[in-house]
Amino acid sequence: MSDALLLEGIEKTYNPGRANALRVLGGAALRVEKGEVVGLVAPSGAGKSTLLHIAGLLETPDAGRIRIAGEPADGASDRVRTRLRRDRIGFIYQFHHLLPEFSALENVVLPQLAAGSGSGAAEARARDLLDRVGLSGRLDHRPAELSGGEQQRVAFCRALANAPDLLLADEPTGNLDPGTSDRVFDALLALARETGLGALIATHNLELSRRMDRVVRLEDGVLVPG
Ligand SMILES: Nc1ncnc2c1ncn2[C@@H]1O[C@H](COP(=O)(O)OP(=O)(O)OP(=O)(O)O)[C@@H](O)[C@H]1O
Repeated sequence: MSDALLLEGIEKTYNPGRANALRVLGGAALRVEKGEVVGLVAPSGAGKSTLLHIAGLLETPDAGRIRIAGEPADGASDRVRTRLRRDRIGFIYQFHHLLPEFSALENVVLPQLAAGSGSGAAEARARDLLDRVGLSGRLDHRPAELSGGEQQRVAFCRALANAPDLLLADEPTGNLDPGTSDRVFDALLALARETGLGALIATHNLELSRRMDRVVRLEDGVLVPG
């Protein structure tokens, strides 16, 4: 069975060869199995966003191997990387970038239509996901009519809309109270168990990281057990 994510020997230096060269990753390695939820802990500036962007094929490392759901992504063409991002990876960023003109339901339906799903199936899946995070009563609200935490939950559902193999998230429960945060995390764990979704979740929340299957720490450019 292939892993959701495999990173080997990932290196990244910003401004190489210049006086202000900064080596952020120096051989980082990580395996996220299917159905596994892994926490990523790092002090500010350690390179957490850089690592998430590299794993999400948004940034290219200087060296190293990347596999997404078993498929090699390092050195792959732009077309292949775009397909992997669209079909295999779900992202949750700190800023949600929901589509402001569309309702919560539409924000979760639209990525599925773009990926070729029929509208009936797409709406059913969106309703199920939004229900899992307690938003059944907000389906018709636009982002501006939702609280910050509600927007974050819509972004969570949108990231999972196309049933990705890998979820990459940066503080996905940052704006949520402990009860709601638990509920969103329960939904994530249930989806991981049900569908084999693998997740890499950056967080400073100790309570949350205790509930992960495993935690890794980014330290001096490499990943060590947390
Ligand atoms: N494009 C860039 N050019 C030069 N340096 C950069 C660039 N992007 C990030 N850096 C530097 O690389 C280091 C790692 O940045 P990164 O954004 O990955 O950190 P982070 O761990 O996500 O931090 P935070 O938790 O504060 O968001 C930082 O010191 C940052 O200043």
